[in-house]
Amino acid sequence: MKIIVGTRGSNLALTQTNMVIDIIKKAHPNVECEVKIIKTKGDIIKDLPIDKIGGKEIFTKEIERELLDGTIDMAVHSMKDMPGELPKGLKLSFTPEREDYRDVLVLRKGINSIDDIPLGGKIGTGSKRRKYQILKCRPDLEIVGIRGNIETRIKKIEEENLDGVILAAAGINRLGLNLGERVVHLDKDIVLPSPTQGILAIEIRENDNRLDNILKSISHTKTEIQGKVERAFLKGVGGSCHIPVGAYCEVVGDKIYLEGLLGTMDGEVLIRRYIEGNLDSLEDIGYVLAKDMVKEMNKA
Ligand SMILES: NCc1[nH]cc(CCC(=O)O)c1CC(=O)O
Repeated sequence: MKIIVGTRGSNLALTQTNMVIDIIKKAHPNVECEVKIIKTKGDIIKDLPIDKIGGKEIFTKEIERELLDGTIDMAVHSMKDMPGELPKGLKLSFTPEREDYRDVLVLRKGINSIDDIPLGGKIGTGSKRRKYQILKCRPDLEIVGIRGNIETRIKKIEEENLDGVILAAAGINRLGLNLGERVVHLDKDIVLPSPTQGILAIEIRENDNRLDNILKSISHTKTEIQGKVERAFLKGVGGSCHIPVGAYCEVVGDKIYLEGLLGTMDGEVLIRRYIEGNLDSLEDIGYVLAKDMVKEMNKA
């Protein structure tokens, strides 16, 4: 059997795709995989903030078109870049273990912690979720909008004379970047991550049972649960790139604990709420917390 795997062309996207192919091949040595790089709108328009180009679909639409057309069989994405709703005819299949879910500060050489950043220091991020949360902890900082792939954003520390940038730990770890002391992990109590940060999404055609069965062997149960709950939260808030949205789900035995973050476009309101549930109500938990928080925001 041969699987044609679609992916964006960034270093991170290719690394993630090859990781998934390696896991598949270990479990199914007879399966042959071919990688097809697909450019998305988000890759082509490089100089605009994401929320000026469109929603999350700017990184997925062209790839999903090829899945539906049958020119590829499977796509590997970062789950956090996926819109809440998938096009008709496609679904997410099983997923391997989550990487570190946290955000990190990559700091300029010589700065070793968030408290070390000079008063009024400059931090780069294009994410409202990251911006308003870091400002809660250090209101004096100046947040500079930046875009580009991970390597580009790290280079901007020198190029744009920043004190640091905020990135996902998962991207840095998967790329194997060795930034040593320059990386400070941000506890989720300070910066709640994006829903499903660090989780991979493997998208296939809804009726492709054969591929679904192959992917079952790479499944990581706790990650599947976290992905379902956090994506339900994203769907519940109508997740866009225009407002700050965060979520993290912890699984302990048959209990799940979900924290959510939601704010207004201008960051004036930023609320963080919590819900507990059981394994038999995964999507409900995410949805209920999201709807309660949206209601509360509309009253504020
Ligand atoms: N928005 C881009 C993006 N999409 C996925 C990751 C990292 C990997 C992941 O979170 O799974 C990143 C980089 C970042 O946010 O720093």
